[in-house]
Amino acid sequence: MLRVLGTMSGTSLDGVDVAEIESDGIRIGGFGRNAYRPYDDRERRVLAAALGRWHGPEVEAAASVVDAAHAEALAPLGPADLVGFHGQTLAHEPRGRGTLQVGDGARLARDIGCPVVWDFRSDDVALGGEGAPLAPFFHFACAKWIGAQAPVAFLNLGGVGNLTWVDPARTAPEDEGALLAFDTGPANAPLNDLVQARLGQPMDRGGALAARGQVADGMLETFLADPWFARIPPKSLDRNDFAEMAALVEGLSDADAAATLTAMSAAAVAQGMAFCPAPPARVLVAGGGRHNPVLMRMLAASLDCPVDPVEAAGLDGDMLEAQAFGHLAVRVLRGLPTSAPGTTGVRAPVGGGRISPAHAAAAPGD
Ligand SMILES: Nc1ncnc2c1ncn2[C@@H]1O[C@H](COP(=O)(O)OP(=O)(O)OP(=O)(O)O)[C@@H](O)[C@H]1O
Ligand SMILES: CC(=O)N[C@H]1[C@@H]2OC[C@@H](O2)[C@@H](O)[C@@H]1O[C@H](C)C(=O)O
Repeated sequence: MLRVLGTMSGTSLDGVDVAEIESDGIRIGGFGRNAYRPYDDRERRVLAAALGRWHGPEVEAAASVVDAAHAEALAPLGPADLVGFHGQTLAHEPRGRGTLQVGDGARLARDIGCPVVWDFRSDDVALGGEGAPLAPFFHFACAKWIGAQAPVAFLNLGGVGNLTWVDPARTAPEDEGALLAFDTGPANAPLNDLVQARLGQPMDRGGALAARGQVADGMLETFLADPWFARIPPKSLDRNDFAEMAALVEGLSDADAAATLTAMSAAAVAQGMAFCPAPPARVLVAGGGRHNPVLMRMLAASLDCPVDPVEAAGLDGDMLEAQAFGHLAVRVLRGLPTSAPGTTGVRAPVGGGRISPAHAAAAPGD
């Protein structure tokens, strides 16, 4: 077992999560301390200005912010045997220009004095995969860790939503039929954008605004008519792929618009559940969206099984993604795959990720 620090800087651009995990890449040995290092307003603006870009000064500025914030976030928990550094996704077009997570793992390894695994998604995309989601191989280990006896679904509600269906009866995550994973659709991003634009607030905290509104007639049908929902998984989204949702609710009151966008996120999940090979015994929810009781109520009403925060199974829903990249880092180090046809649509199980040693290798002649 290695003692690993996994990091995640998610699409919401709120900050860097760091989670300590013991893992041999197959089994979880235990969880440890966590840290969170929020981005300040200036940093968030720098990151937001680089979203959707592939190169140029904005991307370089964002990369510097990401590197510095991660070095700061990791310092209190280090040193560790290994760091799994996801970085910040700026652009994601798996069937087009590729996928870009900024942050320089080689530099981070030198700064913090630990080996770093990074750039987890590029190889999967190069082999025809979606490059996301990657947490499913960790969800498989989680299903074993919590002792699940029947299929279980992990739902992450971040800026985007993603669902992993796990059959815990299988031996390994790369086995055929062990996993099915895909992004369900937009989760919190459109709602965040709405309350930011209209009220200057970063989120609909506690679902307070949506709770006062009504879901507008006919809007869910219009939303679900998007070809995305009929597309067979695996499939993945960029944060802004559903930016046109803002226009759909433009004429509504603040509360009705919030209620409608929240209902759309829940409807996207319900729609996605139909792709699961068998109904899961329960849905365990991670990510910030589980703190929104309106969204959780809407989900519970539209799904046919219990919907609980992952805490109900003894996991930490704020840290699951960071833990995932710690676990995946060990898999990369051991040459084990991190994605498979059922998780990203890649042609065959694939590893990926770059490994940077703590100290730069001596140049020839040194
Ligand atoms: N108390 C709360 N009430 C309502 N919504 C909340 C609350 N706390 C968090 N959220 C929502 O969750 C979002 C953050 O979720 P999370 O940290 O899981 O996203 P992320 O990891 O950045 O995204 P992704 O998983 O897509 O990369 C916030 O932007 C907000 O929309
Ligand atoms: C390209 C990218 O960064 N995708 C993220 C994003 O955030 C949620 C969803 O969209 C998921 O596909 C993925 O992250 C999680 C951690 C994953 O790879 O499993």
